[in-house]
Amino acid sequence: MACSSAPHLRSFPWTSSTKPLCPSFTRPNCTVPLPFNRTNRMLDSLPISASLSSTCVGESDVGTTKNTRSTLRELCQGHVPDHVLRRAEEVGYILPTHVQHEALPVLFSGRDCVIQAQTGSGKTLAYLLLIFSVVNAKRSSVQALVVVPTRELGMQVTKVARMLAAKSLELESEQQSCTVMALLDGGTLRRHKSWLKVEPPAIVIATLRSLCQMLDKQILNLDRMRVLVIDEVDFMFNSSKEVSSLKKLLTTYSSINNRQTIFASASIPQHRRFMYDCIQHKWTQADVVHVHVNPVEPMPSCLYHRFVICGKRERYSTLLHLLQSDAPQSAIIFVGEQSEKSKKAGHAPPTTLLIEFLKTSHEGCPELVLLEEDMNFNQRAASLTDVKESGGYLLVATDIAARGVDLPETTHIYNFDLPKDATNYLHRAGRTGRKPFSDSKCFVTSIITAEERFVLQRFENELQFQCEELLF
Ligand SMILES: Nc1ncnc2c1ncn2[C@@H]1O[C@H](COP(=O)(O)OP(=O)(O)OP(=O)(O)O)[C@@H](O)[C@H]1O
Repeated sequence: MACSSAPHLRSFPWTSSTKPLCPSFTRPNCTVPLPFNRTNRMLDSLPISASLSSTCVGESDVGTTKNTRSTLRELCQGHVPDHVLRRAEEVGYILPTHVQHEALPVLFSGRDCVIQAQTGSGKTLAYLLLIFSVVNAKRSSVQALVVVPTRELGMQVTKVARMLAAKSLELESEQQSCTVMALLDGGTLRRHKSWLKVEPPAIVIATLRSLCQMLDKQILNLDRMRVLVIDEVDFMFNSSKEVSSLKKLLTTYSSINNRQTIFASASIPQHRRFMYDCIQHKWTQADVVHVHVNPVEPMPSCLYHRFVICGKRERYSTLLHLLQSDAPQSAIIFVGEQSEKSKKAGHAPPTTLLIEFLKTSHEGCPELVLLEEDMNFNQRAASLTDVKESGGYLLVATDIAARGVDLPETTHIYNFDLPKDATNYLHRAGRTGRKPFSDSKCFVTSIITAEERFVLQRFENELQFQCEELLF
């Protein structure tokens, strides 16, 4: 079969190789080649059983299990140690969210799993409960590894893991709690090296760069690893800096035969193709399960999407007007990254300009906080602490805050600049509506020029939501 479809295949985030996946790319346990001249979308629309030996749960169950759900304890009983379940209850995790209800039985069955569910739906707790069901606190070896794209997300996952591992108020004397290490960019890895050598922690939460440093120097050993989680998997495969290390981690540093592999994200573009690649490249076992919750509604239903059209020069005053009329207690304003050209010309970053503007023009403004890539790790950590400790905030951020960051008090998102694609829109919007059992409305408002209307329309089509125009 001719490889004329190679340009299509190159665009898959999952296969960074420019080498086309040629006719030898056949179904597992099957010699019939896949139709290579199909478009990516057509491959996505294949019935999953036709292209994979994996299975998919969740899609047909949408909305049917919400009211008849067992408690988190009932779901986890016999798998997760009692002291962990007590801790979960102490911090308020009583009922499972929809994705936890769908994913936990699959996870406990030991099968590899791709978890795809809306932002803020509780994927983190789902995979952490699996981890606690598997690790043995008495064993001194790394038994579970969670890989995350950013330090901020790593700190958040570590916090939840440590909260579950902490001594339960009721069972204090009996339990042995397991150790959780955060191996994140920007940390002082010297201390971690001696920790890893003397007494390896049971659970490691790592960014890829720091992890690979330890693996390359053979300070960290994954021979006893039983669970590997890759969070925000589509982002990780899409990052040209990370993808080769990620593939090495999945196939060279560890093997699917010794571990259970979990991938999680709210967005997995061309998910059927991804599942296919998982099997072909041996990132997962062939019977990997796709838990896909709410596929027809990729964003939480409590989000209310709006847009305002204005000229480029009126964007500041439009934002000010919106802030004054909405009066949000806690909001995130997303600003595009500064172009290299603008940096070279010595211009101030757009985030700084906006903060300066709001400081001088917005009376009664909640605490103004900045979060962007160019800040050092300590400044970034300080910003997030400020936000969490304040009674209300306006966080001005670049897309560094768009993935995984959990600030449940956020009720309003403003796209001062439009995100670059629909996936980014979904993750920015998903920084609000993060209280799983609340129906309160949250608002996502994009400030656009008339020419940008069609871009937003494209996002609406792709993500199946409706955006209402605000007229001032
Ligand atoms: N069972 C539960 N009961 C109550 N709250 C929960 C439960 N599970 C998770 N949460 C809360 O829901 C919020 C979102 O959870 P989490 O960060 O895991 O979402 P996520 O699905 O990973 O989102 P994203 O895709 O944006 O990273 C958190 O504040 C978490 O504490």
